[in-house]
Amino acid sequence: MNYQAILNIIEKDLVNYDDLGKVADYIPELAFVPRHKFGMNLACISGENFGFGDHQETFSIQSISKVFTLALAKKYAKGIWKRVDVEPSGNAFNSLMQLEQDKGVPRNPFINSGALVIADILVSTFDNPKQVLLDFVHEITNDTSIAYDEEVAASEKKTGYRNVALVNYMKALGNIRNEIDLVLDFYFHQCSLAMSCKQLANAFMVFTNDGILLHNNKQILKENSTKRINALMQTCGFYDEAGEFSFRVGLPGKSGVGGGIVAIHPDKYSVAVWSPPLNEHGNSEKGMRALEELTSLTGLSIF
Ligand SMILES: NC(=O)CC[C@H](N)C(=O)O
Repeated sequence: MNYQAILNIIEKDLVNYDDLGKVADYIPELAFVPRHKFGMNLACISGENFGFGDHQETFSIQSISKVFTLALAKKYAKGIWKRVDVEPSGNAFNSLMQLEQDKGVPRNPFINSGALVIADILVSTFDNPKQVLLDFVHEITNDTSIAYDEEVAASEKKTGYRNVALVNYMKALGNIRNEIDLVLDFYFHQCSLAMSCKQLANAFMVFTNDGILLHNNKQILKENSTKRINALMQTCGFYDEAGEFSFRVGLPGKSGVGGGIVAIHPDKYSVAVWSPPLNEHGNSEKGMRALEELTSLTGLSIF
């Protein structure tokens, strides 16, 4: 398979396509990102790597970080599934209404309420969860240059009213154990992680490769754990658009409001794409198109 040739076609087809999406601005710092940014990187299980455009430029990974924190919680904590469910939400990522219906137990770990519970679990488990998360990301990428973007974290802290509401509501119902400020500080930092498409594609290789790191052959996550996380990415990775993504692209994946999307084909490749304008569901409009084209041109989706 000539992946680079296929990526070149995708770039040519889409680079000048100005979609109708809107760059997220509810986190003020994200509004400064130019809408024309576009990059894509594909990492193969063989160790080869292909890319185009702005694929080596870092951006705010936002909700993509929820996959890393879930992986850490599964590795180090017990009792997660008593506090968060594993069902698709069919609702917006920051829905308050559903949480009330569900009595404070979030539908899944990839919506904000679910990720806040996972953040609470990690705050309970570690003295310095921010450092543990950073060390984990450094280990899976073999790249210690990856860092939090303190300006993005501070920006979201100023305006993250919905997350403040979600965490307070769950605290009232007993599903948050720590001080609210500690949980939010960790959550806003995980979302602020700055990574490039290339770094993300390499990071997600651990989910492609059954929990084994390509660069040193270490089994860092259990195979059973990556199987479950991949299933959740398939059913819950795109909020109320998980069905559409599955239908059009046919891969497990996760999006973020920074305009990034990562998807994996188990045992074959992981791929990351970045284009800031978002559709009405908070997913990158051009990113979804690019991934749809990738699985159509390669014939490699999981279906
Ligand atoms: N979907 C996202 O990427 C949302 C993450 C963002 N930090 C928020 O909580 O609103």
